[in-house]
Amino acid sequence: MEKILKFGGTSCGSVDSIQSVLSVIESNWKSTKPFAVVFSAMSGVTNSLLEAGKLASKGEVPYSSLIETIENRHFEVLKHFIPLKGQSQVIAQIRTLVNELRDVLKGIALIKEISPKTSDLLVSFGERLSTSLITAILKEKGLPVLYVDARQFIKTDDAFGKSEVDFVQTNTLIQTFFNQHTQEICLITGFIGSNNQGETTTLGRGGSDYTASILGAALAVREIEIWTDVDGMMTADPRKVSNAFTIPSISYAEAMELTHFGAKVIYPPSLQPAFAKNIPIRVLNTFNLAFKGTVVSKEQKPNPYIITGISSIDSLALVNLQGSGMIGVAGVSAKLFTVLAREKISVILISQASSEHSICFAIEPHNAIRVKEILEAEFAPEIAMGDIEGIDIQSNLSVIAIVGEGMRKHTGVSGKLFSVLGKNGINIVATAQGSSELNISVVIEQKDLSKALNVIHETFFFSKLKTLHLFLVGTGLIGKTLLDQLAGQERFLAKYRGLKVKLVGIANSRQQLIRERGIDMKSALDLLSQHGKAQDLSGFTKQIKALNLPNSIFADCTADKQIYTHYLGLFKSNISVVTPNKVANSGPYPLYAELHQTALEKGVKFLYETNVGAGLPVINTLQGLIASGDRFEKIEGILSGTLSYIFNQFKPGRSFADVLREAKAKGYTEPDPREDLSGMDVARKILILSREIGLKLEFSDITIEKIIPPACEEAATVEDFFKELEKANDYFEKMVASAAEKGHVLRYIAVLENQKITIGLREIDAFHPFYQMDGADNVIAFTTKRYHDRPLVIKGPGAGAEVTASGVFADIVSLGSHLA
Ligand SMILES: NC(=O)C1=CN([C@@H]2O[C@H](COP(=O)(O)OP(=O)(O)OC[C@H]3O[C@@H](n4cnc5c(N)ncnc54)[C@H](O)[C@@H]3O)[C@@H](O)[C@H]2O)C=CC1
Ligand SMILES: N[C@@H](CC=O)C(=O)O
Ligand code: NA
Repeated sequence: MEKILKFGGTSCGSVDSIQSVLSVIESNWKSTKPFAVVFSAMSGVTNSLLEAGKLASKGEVPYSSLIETIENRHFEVLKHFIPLKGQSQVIAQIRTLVNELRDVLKGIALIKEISPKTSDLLVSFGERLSTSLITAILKEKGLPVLYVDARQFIKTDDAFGKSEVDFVQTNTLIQTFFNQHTQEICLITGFIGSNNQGETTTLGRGGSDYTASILGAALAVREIEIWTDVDGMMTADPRKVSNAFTIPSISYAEAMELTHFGAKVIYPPSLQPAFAKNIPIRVLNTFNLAFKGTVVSKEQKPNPYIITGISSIDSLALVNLQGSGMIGVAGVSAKLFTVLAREKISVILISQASSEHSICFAIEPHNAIRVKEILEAEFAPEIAMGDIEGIDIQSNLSVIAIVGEGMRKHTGVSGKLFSVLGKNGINIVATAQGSSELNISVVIEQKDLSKALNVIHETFFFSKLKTLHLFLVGTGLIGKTLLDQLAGQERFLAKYRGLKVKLVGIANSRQQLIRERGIDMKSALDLLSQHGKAQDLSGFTKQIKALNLPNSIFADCTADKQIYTHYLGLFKSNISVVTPNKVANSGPYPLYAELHQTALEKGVKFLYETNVGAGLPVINTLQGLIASGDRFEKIEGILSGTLSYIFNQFKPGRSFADVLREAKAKGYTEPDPREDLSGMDVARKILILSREIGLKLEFSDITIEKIIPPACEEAATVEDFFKELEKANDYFEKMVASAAEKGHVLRYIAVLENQKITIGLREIDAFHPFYQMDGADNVIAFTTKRYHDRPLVIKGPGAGAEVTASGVFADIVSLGSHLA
């Protein structure tokens, strides 16, 4: 025999799927002879039969409608595939089986009892019906098929419900049977067998796979094909990890590990007979015939990844037994696990530190209360003596296991695993690694499961492309430019930085929109205005936290004065913040300190390079100097792009208000230009720099010399402000003319020296390093211990949409490298 094929319930479940089954069998008939095929019951039929049995045992009649449904499903397939003239014969065959089934149920209803033995007989009709039907269809197509009831050769003991196979008898019977049937394609009922009295038995979980495996082993076939409804075994559960992909080749041991943790595609214990004979098993998809599937075999083919797959158990409880009396005392774990075995409690994972001070193990959550009671009773003496502190149970946990033979050859796998979880703020409650190094398991909180699976998958399988989840607030000048830049650089980021920035949320002062599947950046503003809900920042940030996406970034591109109140909560939820908004960093010092401290503690980033000098590398340079141990003596600079522009452009004869209007139109000013002209914006920037070098200064420590007359300062609206400026043109003209007479220029300069900040308009001569300025240039000079005789000077455009957005962009990219 060349091959055994097995089709599961979904493959036999509908007209469409059966169409595929037929084509697989037909193409094998042309290419691979000889082969045999095992079938499960149509999907859902076994459960319906059990349900009907339960109803019948209570004497309830509705079971007959369940049977009618089962019958009709078979008829529907039959009528589709068998031409009218051949139908009556097959209908009669199906009816005979269904009548037999009805008799069994009638018997159950009469005695109002269903034994495991009757139950096995009852469910056997599922496989018998599906196999009979497909045999009839293929016969009609002219293939030499033979319906084979597996009860004639799969011999078992009497443990109804999950019988043990008698391999000596079974193997001989199989070999004899197939020696006599070399010309036909045998179509075999899965799942069922019989005992020595000829009574029907069933093989338990994974039963039809087991049938295929027993047959394959007995006949020493070249390969077993398990046809199911998914693309083989995948690197992770595709419902949780959308990037999961099929594993082409996997070892038996890996398959065991992966499926233990919930990957339901195959149930490896049922494939044991084939494993023992080194027969490869190919998992294929009836609904995707072109797909090559997964081969499970003794040795895995070379795998380009360090791990083979990730699996998880959604819900478990962790039991912790702890106490000083456990140290060095032999027998505590022996006693513990003996009790658990006696009570038939399955232990999913065990972890004990070498201090022996505590031992913890994971169980299914529904066992938690019982386990606590049992252990408290069992260890009552130790608890009374204080040797054991008590039995502590932690619920709402999940376990994730990374599995792969490749881990043995690699160092740093667990480091990588823990580091990616840490960077995403996922707390590891417990860990376990077997000494086979085939599996590393981590227990985490259930709420983090999906996030953890995705970041782990990304790290081990897609290290080439890391997804950053972006939530952008503010779609004005900077926010919109940032979106344009991100959209334009998408390809570059993917190719050269391994980054994908996925916009998941967007908001402005009117509306907000969150879409987990992503928002197209090019049409984001239209989508926001068409589909956005009314703006509510608390709701927005709450939703971001609830989504709990890996590598989440909150980009605040507003000038809002209150928005920073959300930062702390975001940091606490492990979400990084990137912002050009200066308000948070120039607010009250204790709040500033709390924000920075929290970000540090949570391992998230708070990036704000554009707070000073827009895209100029001011903050990063300063931080680099501080980190390397330099000491700051003086910071001096022109920090306002707007004021720089004004004093570069304004000449007697021009309107000062018009020059400001130009600066606004060029995107240099704050949304409210009074902030620039009042010196407020510069004060914020120099205060931020002072804090960066470690000074605990407040706004009140700054001396600001005003440049605009009080009437302008006091204007209630931006419009009034411009009106007042018009009136004050003389004042500005005089100021500039008086400097010009001396060959001087006016510069608005901020100085931080001796822990004091002063900001004011200065007349400077042509020898001053700040004399030569153009456009919206900023200049910042750092005098430090190292840059003592000649300061380190950073100069260039310090305001404007493009340069600012690109600074925010750079922060996002640097966050990407940090997370990678
Ligand atoms: N223009 C420049 O050269 C530079 C600007 N910045 C800073 O960039 C930030 C943004 O500036 P622009 O884009 O010019 O401002 P803008 O006024 O053009 O846009 C602000 C955006 O924020 C939104 N917004 C305001 N309050 C909000 C709230 N509570 N919730 C949600 N959305 C809200 C508005 O709807 C608007 O979409 C400011 O903090 C500014 O100081 C920083 C460096 C340079
Ligand atoms: N309005 C600001 C913009 C940068 O922070 C300026 O004029 O410098
Ligand atoms: Na900067």
